[in-house]
Amino acid sequence: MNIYNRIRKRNDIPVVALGFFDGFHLGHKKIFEVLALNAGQQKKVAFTFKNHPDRLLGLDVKYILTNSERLEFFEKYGIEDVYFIEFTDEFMQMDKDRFIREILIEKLNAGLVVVGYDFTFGYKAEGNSEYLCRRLKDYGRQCIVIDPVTYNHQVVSSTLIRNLIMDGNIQLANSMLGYNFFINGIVKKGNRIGRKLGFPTLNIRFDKDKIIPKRGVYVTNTIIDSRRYISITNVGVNPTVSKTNSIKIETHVLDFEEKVYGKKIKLEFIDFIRDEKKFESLQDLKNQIEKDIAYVKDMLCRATVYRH
Ligand SMILES: Cc1cc2nc3c(=O)[nH]c(=O)nc-3n(C[C@H](O)[C@H](O)[C@H](O)COP(=O)(O)O)c2cc1C
Ligand SMILES: Nc1ncnc2c1ncn2[C@@H]1O[C@H](COP(=O)(O)OP(=O)(O)OP(=O)(O)O)[C@@H](O)[C@H]1O
Repeated sequence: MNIYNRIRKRNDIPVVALGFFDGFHLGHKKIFEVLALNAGQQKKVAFTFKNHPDRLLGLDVKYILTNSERLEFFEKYGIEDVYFIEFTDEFMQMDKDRFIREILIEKLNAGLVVVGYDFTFGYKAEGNSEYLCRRLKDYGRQCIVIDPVTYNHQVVSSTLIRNLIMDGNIQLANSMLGYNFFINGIVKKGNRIGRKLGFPTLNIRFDKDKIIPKRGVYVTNTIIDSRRYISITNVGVNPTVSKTNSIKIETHVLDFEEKVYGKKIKLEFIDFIRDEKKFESLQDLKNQIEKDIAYVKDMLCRATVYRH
């Protein structure tokens, strides 16, 4: 897959998907399926931004996917060329008709454009999908608008999924994503208290742009060296043993003893178990973690029984 930071004039007639695509959720997936179905021999292209337009408005948005993860998804969905463009003030002020004429027609030479029902573009988001299609047809180009994709009667969106993750509603977020929400990170050294408690943990250094589930304990999968392990993860400030308020993510991998400092691991969130609490003593914390682990094992046993 080619990644372009600048938009040069193309000589071919590609099919183009437009959007930011944070999360590559079920709605986004539909767009890429339709794009592939209608591509024929033409190149499959995505036009997206490196930075979310909301950031330029001063909002500190955290993302379901980091930029490199988002690029991996484009590749996975068969995109051959990605325009990964800086959203600047100049871009923000581009009039909707100029966007269509200069970017989509003159530069990208799009034969077909696929967007979702709520796609907006151009200065003050004055252009919508209906307008885009009408104008593209005037230029003799094709355009497809995807109807809203829903899950349990709710329209799937990146904003909704971010809110679900921040509320700890991991199961619903995962259903709308179509995969398990994950956090990639590097294992760093912790304070070694976990080991003393009898529950060694891998402390994860993660990307500051990544959205983090609310403080609490979660059932997770940990992928280390391409192998998947069951684990139990705490997202929080460890109030029982620490006074800082910086959020840490640490995971206790069941039946795992190896030293993996410095390794890249992936944590997949499966379900929320409970809120993080300040305990009176380390013994109380230890007792609670024992219960948390028993809960996870019990859940796994039941899952195994159902599978047979
Ligand atoms: C499954 C699990 C649940 C946890 N729950 C809490 C909690 O409710 N409150 C808390 O203060 N710390 C909690 N912790 C964090 C522990 O305080 C932390 O793992 C311990 O202090 C070790 O930290 P260290 O690896 O930096 O040494 C939990 C950790 C795990 C693995
Ligand atoms: N549920 C959906 N069904 C169909 N198309 C969708 C759906 N959600 C998003 N799209 C389309 O996917 C493209 C990328 O949209 P975008 O990245 O803004 O995602 P989003 O989920 O709409 O995000 P946000 O919550 O920030 O509005 C757009 O063309 C948009 O219309």
